[in-house]
Amino acid sequence: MSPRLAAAALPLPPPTAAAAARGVAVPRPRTVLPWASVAFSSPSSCRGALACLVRLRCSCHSAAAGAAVEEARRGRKQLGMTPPLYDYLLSNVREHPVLRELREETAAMRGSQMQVSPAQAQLLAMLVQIQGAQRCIEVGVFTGYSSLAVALALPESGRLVACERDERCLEVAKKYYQRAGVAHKVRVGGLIVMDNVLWYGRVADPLVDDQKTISIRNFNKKVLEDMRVDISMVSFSLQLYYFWYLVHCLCVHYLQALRESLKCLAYQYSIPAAFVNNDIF
Ligand SMILES: C[S@@+](CC[C@H](N)C(=O)[O-])C[C@H]1O[C@@H](n2cnc3c(N)ncnc32)[C@H](O)[C@@H]1O
Repeated sequence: MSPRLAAAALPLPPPTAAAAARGVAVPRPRTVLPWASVAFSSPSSCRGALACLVRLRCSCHSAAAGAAVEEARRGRKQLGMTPPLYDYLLSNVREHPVLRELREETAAMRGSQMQVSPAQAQLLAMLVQIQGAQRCIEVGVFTGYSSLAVALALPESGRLVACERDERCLEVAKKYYQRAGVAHKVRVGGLIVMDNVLWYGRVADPLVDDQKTISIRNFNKKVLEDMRVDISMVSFSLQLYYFWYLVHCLCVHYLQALRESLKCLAYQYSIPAAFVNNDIF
C-alpha cells in the first residue's frame, strides 16, 4: 500500500497535534477528510489514493448559466460548440452501450441537461485510470451517467460511493449499474468521516473567531440539527483534541464544508486542483 493510501485508510492524529499537546508551536493545521476510507478496505496493489468527483452546480443559476442550460437543451452541450462539431466530437467518443442506453433514457427526463456529456464522462474515466484510483466519491449522481462511466473505469476491486438526494434519479442509476454489471462496485450513500471537528479545541474558545474556526462551528451546528443524518462525535484522544464525526447519510448537505474539505484533501493527497474544482466538475 502506498504511503498516501495508507494515510487514507487509517488516518492518524497529525504530528502537529502531538506537538500542540507538548506545548510546541503548531503550524497551521489542515482539515483532512478521508472519504469513505473506513467503509472499504484497499488492496495493497493499488497505485492511486482517491479520486473525488463533485458535480453540484444545479442550485443557483446565474443568467449566463441559464443560457448555457438552454444551449445544452438545444443539443449543444458546451458553449461555443456548434451542433456539427458536437456531433463530430460525439462520434469520436467510445461510449459503452449501457451508457448510451442511459443517455437516451435520461434525454426524455426533466433536468436532462444536467447530465455530463459523453466526452466529459470519457475524461472522468480517463482521470480515474491515470490516477489508478481505487476509491471514488461522486456527490450529485443524477441518473448516473458520470458515475457509471467512473464505475466502468474502476478495477474490479474499486469502489465508488455515490451520493444523490433524489430517490427517483437513484432508481434509474441503480438500474444501469446493474445492467452494466458494475453494481458491486457502487455503494449508494455512504459514511463520511470528518476529522478535526473540534479544531484543536478552538471551536470551544470564545476568543477564537477566525474564518476556519467559524466554518467548523457552523458545520458542527448544521450536522447536529439535521435529523436526517446519524452522527457520532467521538474522541480518540482527549489530550490531542482529535475528534471525529461519523456521519451516516444518503445525501451530503454540507456543501460549503465539503468544498473546503475537498480542497484540503486535494492538497493532502496531491490530487490535481481540477479534480475538486467545483467549476469544472
Ligand atoms: C449536475 S447534476 C449531476 C449530473 C451527473 N453527474 C450526471 O452525469 O448525470 C447534480 C445532481 O446533484 C444532486 N444534488 C444536489 N444537491 C445535493 C446534495 N446536497 N446531496 C446530494 N445530491 C445533491 C441533484 O439532485 C442532481 O441530481
